Amino acid sequence: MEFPFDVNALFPETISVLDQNLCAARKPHGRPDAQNQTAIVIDELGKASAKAQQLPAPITSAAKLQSNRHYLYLLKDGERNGGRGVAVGYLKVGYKKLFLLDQRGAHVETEPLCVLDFYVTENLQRHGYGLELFRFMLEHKKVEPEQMAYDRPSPKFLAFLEKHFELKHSVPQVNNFVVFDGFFRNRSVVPLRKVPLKKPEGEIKPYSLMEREVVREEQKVLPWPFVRSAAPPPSPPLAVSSQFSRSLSVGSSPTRGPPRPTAAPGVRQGPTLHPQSLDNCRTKRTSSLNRSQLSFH
Ligand SMILES: CC(=O)SCCNC(=O)CCNC(=O)[C@H](O)C(C)(C)COP(=O)(O)OP(=O)(O)OC[C@H]1O[C@@H](n2cnc3c(N)ncnc32)[C@H](O)[C@@H]1OP(=O)(O)O
Repeated sequence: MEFPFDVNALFPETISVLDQNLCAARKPHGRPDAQNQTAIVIDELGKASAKAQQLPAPITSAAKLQSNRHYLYLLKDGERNGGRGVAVGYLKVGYKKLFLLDQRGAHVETEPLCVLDFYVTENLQRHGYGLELFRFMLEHKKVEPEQMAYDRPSPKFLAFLEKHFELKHSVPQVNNFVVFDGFFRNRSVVPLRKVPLKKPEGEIKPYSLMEREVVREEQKVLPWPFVRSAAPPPSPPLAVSSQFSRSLSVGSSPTRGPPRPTAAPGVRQGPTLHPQSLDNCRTKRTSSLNRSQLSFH
């Protein structure tokens, strides 16, 4: 995605880690217009991501990033656009308090690192950029893919996880977060923090409540599961929620599409991480450098 300003000047690194300040914590922008331009990049990519996922409203924007403790990994290609660079995509993660079911169906209160949004511009998908982003995040957060939770992953993202990390056997949940077999098996690796029964931390509201609230304001409609069209409510009134009935407990992210099927209970296979080398991915996408043009609309 091209912009009418120098992306390379804005983001010196190939992958920038953006936080609430819209900049890497240790590298505040010196230029006065840098934050505005950074916001433009995030907002435009966020809109494109929402469109790609057929979401009713963006779940990623500069304003949302500023009001949540999320990390956004932004990938550029500095050689495109006459050397001014283009924004290729982003990966957004954050910690969420989730009630999850382990393999025995027992509730476990956790606060894993979650993938909340992931997007590579349309004409650069399947060229290894997504893997580059994902692997950078894994290294930065010192986490393994099986230790993370995924907020209603799209079919493309599920295919991505299976291809690159052999994550395919999910543990059935009652919300829209997907976790895979190793999530519970490796408790010694991932300390699943037991959350006391007092009120949760203020900065990160559980179960995507914050995003729901913002989307509700933007859309001027009631939040899920009470969203109804202008037409009279279906009969029975809550029939529309039947397909979301698994999400009535916790952790759902109603801003995405309908829930996707999870693995059948009892189907278990311990995934082994075999990420492909980044070099391979870079080789793969290099072949497409001239394939398409990016545009900022
Ligand atoms: C929790 C969430 O964020 S869910 C939302 C995920 N985002 C989206 O669905 C938005 C649209 N899709 C995308 O932006 C990208 O395809 C991403 C971010 C999912 C993956 O990034 P990419 O750069 O395409 O991934 P990368 O090139 O590293 O890996 C390619 C693999 O991803 C999967 N994949 C990517 N695109 C597709 C596709 N159109 N159809 C099926 N699988 C796909 C495949 O496994 C693919 O391997 P293959 O080409 O050998 O079949």
